[in-house]
Amino acid sequence: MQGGPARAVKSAAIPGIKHIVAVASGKGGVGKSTTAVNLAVSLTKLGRKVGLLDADIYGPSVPKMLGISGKPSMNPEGKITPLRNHGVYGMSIGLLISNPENSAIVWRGPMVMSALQQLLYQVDWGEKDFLIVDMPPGTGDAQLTLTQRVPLSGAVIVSTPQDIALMDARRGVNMFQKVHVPILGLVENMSFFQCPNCQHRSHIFGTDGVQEAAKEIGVDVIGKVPIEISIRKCSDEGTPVTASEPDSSEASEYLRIAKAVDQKVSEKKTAMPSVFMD
Ligand SMILES: Nc1ncnc2c1ncn2[C@@H]1O[C@H](COP(=O)(O)OP(=O)(O)OP(=O)(O)O)[C@@H](O)[C@H]1O
Repeated sequence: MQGGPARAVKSAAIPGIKHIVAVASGKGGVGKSTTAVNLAVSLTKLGRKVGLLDADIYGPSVPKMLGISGKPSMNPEGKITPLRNHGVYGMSIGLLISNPENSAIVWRGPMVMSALQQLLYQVDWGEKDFLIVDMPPGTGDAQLTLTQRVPLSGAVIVSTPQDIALMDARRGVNMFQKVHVPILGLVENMSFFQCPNCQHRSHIFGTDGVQEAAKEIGVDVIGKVPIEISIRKCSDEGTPVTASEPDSSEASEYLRIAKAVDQKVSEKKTAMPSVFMD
């Protein structure tokens, strides 16, 4: 137990969902949503049933990246039906509000939490092996509350190799450790650029920074994703690279990440906690 007096925060399980996995980053723009979407699609390739919740209230990008749009319908019980594409059932705050870029940014903590509670418990997720949660970037109050309120099986931290990003990534790791959520691993995004002509690898943001930090913090690096035009282009078009170019080296790296996540959540030590202490 860390950080002062103990306070038990109950987090209710979501019926039908075996594992909830957060994809988080210490700061914005490092490729968290890209990782979340491609991880979700890759898990379906392993035969898992997967939902994807866009909890990035400040910049919901899952609808665009997963290629889902339109107002979701309600089932007879009054629950929201997620939208399916590329084998993944997705839901986002971006699908429920008319102008997400302009409205969500001014929301206060309690409003954010109530919107997220709705996305978690008022959506008809059905039977799923995984619910991947694309977290809001950073380690502020909204993020901390989310880690306490959602019964997470574990978290994946996304970082670029830049020092500054690493410092932020450490903060992200600390936040989950504080509430006893296991870190399933670190994904080094934009790890290197491979020249399409000569295949030379340039480590634009430096080398081995993430590896060293991961060792220091005691978490595994479960994937190194290159900076690659196809990753950005496919995301922009709503056809994640794992769905549109499944035989590419990028897709196989995401599959490696998915396998690590799948394996780690089934290990006993990462069993879903029902009570967190802070
Ligand atoms: N490995 C990569 N190669 C090329 N482009 C990438 C890669 N990863 C992410 N991008 C691009 O970088 C931009 C930011 O990525 P993304 O939206 O996933 O980041 P984020 O951390 O979720 O950002 P935010 O903080 O806004 O939620 C997007 O245009 C995305 O397509």
